[in-house]
Amino acid sequence: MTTHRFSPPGQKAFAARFEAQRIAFGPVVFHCVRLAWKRGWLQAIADSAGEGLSVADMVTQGLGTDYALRVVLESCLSAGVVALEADRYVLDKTGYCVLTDTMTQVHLDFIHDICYEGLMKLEASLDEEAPRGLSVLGEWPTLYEGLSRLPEPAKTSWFAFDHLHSDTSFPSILPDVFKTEPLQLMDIGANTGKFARVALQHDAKVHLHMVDLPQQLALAEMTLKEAGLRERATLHPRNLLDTQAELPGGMDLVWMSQFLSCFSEGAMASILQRAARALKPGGQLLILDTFWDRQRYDIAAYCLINTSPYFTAMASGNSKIYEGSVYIRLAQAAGLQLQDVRDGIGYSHSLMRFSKAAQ
Ligand SMILES: C[S@@+](CC[C@H](N)C(=O)[O-])C[C@H]1O[C@@H](n2cnc3c(N)ncnc32)[C@H](O)[C@@H]1O
Repeated sequence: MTTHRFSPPGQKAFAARFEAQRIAFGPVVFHCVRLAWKRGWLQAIADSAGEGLSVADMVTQGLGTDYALRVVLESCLSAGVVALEADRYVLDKTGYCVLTDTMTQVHLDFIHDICYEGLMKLEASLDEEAPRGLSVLGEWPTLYEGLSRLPEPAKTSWFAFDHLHSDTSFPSILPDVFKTEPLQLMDIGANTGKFARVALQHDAKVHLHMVDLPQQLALAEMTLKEAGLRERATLHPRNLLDTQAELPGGMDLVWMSQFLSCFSEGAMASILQRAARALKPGGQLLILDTFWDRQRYDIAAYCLINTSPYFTAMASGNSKIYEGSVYIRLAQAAGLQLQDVRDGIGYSHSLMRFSKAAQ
C-alpha cells in the first residue's frame, strides 16, 4: 500500500491556487524558458555576471527584438528563471539549473522533441491503449520499431534521455552483475549495445547474448564491432510482444535494464516467464529499472511519474513507470525468488535480484 503526497504540509489555499495556475500555464512557460535557453538569452544574461542586462542592451547586442525579448523573458521571470533588478535581467537559481544541469536539458529536449506534439493524443491513446501520438514521428506500431529511424532532433533527444539514465548507473552495478561469475549472460533490450560493451570489457570470460528487435540489434552489433568485441556476443533478434518468441536457454544470468517498463503488465508477465525458462537452475535475473515509489527524493518521483504519459501517447499505449511491487509480484508468479533490492543507483534506479530454484 502506497501513501504519498507531493504538496507541502499545511499548504494554504492561496498557495494551492498559485500551483493550479502553474499547471494551467505550464506549457506556455515551458516554451518560453526553452526558447530563452536555445536562443542563448539565458547564457547572455549569465555572462553579464552581477550587472545584468537590460532589454535595450540585448537588442543592441542583436539578440532579438524588444518585443520578443520582453514576451519570453517576462515568462522566465514568472518562473524564477531570471530576476529583474532595476530593469536589468539577472539569472535566478532555476535559470542556473536550466543552463548548467544536464538532466534538466535532456528532459527539456525529450519533452519538446519527442513528447510535446504527440501528447495532444493522450486521451485517445489511453482510450485505445495504443500510442496515437506516435504518428507525428513516424508510422510504427510502437516507438521501438522506429527507434533506429527516428527523425532528428527526436532521435538524438530520445537516446540522450535513455542513455542519461542508464549510463549513469551501469558502472556501479557491474560488481552486482558479476557477483555470481556468470559465463552466459543475456541482455534483453540490448539497445545500442552499451551495457554489452561495458560487461565484455569488465570480464574476459563472459559471453553475451543480446536480445532486441532486429533493427536495434544492428546498432548494438556495430557498437561491439567498433570495440573489437563482436566474437564474444551472439545476437538473438526477437519481438518479445510475440508470446511464441522463446529465448535461448542455458543462461547463468539474465539482465534487463529499463526494459520491462516498455510493456503492459500482461506482456511483462509473459516475458518474465520466458526469461525464467531461459535460466539454468540456480540462475539469476537482474532487473535495473526505475520505480516512482522507491525514490528518496520527490524530484525523481516527479520526473518518473510524468514519464508515464510518454509511454502511453508515444511509446506503446499500455506501459508506464511502475511501482516496484508490480515487478516483484510478476517475477514471483514466473517462479523466481526475490533475493534483494538495492535502491539509490544513479539518478533513480533500483536493482532487483531474483533467482531460479537450484532444483
Ligand atoms: C528503454 S530501452 C532500454 C535499453 C537499454 N537496456 C538501456 O538500459 O538503456 C528499451 C529497449 O527495449 C527494446 N524493445 C522494445 N520493445 C521490444 C520488443 N517488443 N521486443 C524486443 N525488444 C524490444 C527497444 O528496442 C530498446 O532497445
